[in-house]
Amino acid sequence: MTDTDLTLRRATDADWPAIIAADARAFAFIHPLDAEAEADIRSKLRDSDVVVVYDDSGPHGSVLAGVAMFYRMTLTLPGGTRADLPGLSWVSVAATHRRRGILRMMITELFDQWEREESVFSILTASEATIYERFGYGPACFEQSASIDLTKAELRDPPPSYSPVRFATDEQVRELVPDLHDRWASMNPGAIVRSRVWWNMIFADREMLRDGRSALHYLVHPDGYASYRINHVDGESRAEVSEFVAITDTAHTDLWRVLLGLDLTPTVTASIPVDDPLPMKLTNLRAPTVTAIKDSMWLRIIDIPAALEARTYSEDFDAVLEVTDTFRGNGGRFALSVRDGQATATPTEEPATVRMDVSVLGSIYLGGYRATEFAAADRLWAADHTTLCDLDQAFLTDRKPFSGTFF
Ligand SMILES: CC(=O)SCCNC(=O)CCNC(=O)[C@H](O)C(C)(C)COP(=O)(O)OP(=O)(O)OC[C@H]1O[C@@H](n2cnc3c(N)ncnc32)[C@H](O)[C@@H]1OP(=O)(O)O
Repeated sequence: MTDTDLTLRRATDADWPAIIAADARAFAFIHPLDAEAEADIRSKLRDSDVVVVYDDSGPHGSVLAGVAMFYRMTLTLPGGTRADLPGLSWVSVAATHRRRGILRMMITELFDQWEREESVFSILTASEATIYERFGYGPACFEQSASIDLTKAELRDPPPSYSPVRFATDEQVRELVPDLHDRWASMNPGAIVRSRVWWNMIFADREMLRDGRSALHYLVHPDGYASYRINHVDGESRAEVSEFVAITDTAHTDLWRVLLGLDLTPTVTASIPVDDPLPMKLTNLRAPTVTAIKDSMWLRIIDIPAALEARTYSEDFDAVLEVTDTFRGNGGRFALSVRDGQATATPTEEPATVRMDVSVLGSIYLGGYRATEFAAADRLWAADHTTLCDLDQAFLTDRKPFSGTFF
């Protein structure tokens, strides 16, 4: 196979059976996605946002060697601005064609498009942590998997005489949950805002995606909701929280009070923000065990000055940021000046006072990592300690970013 045997183009309707079969193999599914799951994915994107690569060199005719696609998504930035951006997804290269540059070829094609469309950012959820840094993505949002032993979990606050939490009917869920999520997404950096087509897919709660577990149960509160499934593991029932969305501290406590009271399910599992206050609300901080901390979303800054100006900051700050971008050459030196939370960023020839790779900028941008952590790892340089501390303070966010949507 040579490069000339490879044809890269946009997908058409006729490509989808091959795409579904290829992704099932690449992502090690036992069964390929069924017709409903395929329709759900296709309802969220256009075929012109799907790249396919065919190899015409083999003895059996043209075969699909690679596929990559992106959703047009919206993300909340620190300060509340919502940014429209491409979310890269369903990337796969056939096991017969790996490590020959097909992923690089597809990503280059998509970045050409995103730059033409003046995208400032791109995001993804990564199958492996070693693939995407070379393309300028940095891990930006994290979540912790918690397993809570209900025999030990007791809230410090005594039960109130009244709680507004209720199990919701399907109709109530469709009416209430999207607005609650939208209110929550406005307040949380890193939150992915959901359009109607995403909700349609979530509410469909397809049998295939349940993986042998129950349908979703929804608890609603005027300021939040939680959804969970029941699973049977080793003869024991377990409640697996699918989503937990609380707009106020009271809603957080009220919803957890119900989940912690699911008497016949001794364990509740949930993916929660790394700074979630739940352990501090319990009498026994060992009731939740953190079983994993995972990178949940990666951020790629494509247009550095536009990105720097799009978020708000915690402190006034001046620096010359030198950012390297080996994949796209969009780096350079930028005079960053922050006053009253707002930044201006302009190209400059002045000497750098801070240097980092674009992937590191992606990691500190939403507040998921601190600048001081990358400096300690020798991956961010600052001219002196004061500059580093000022940078660190300026990029701090009130809460850790949480994306809340896997794609
Ligand atoms: C956003 C998402 O969709 S995440 C899902 C990604 N897909 C999967 O994990 C499915 C299974 N895996 C695959 O399909 C393939 O192995 C892919 C897509 C990860 C890689 O495709 P390939 O065509 O083999 O990658 P390609 O040859 O273009 O490699 C590009 C670079 O990435 C590196 N790379 C590729 N795969 C990996 C990996 N799994 N781990 C570390 N580095 C990798 C290559 O070494 C190469 O590095 P270089 O250009 O800096 O020298």
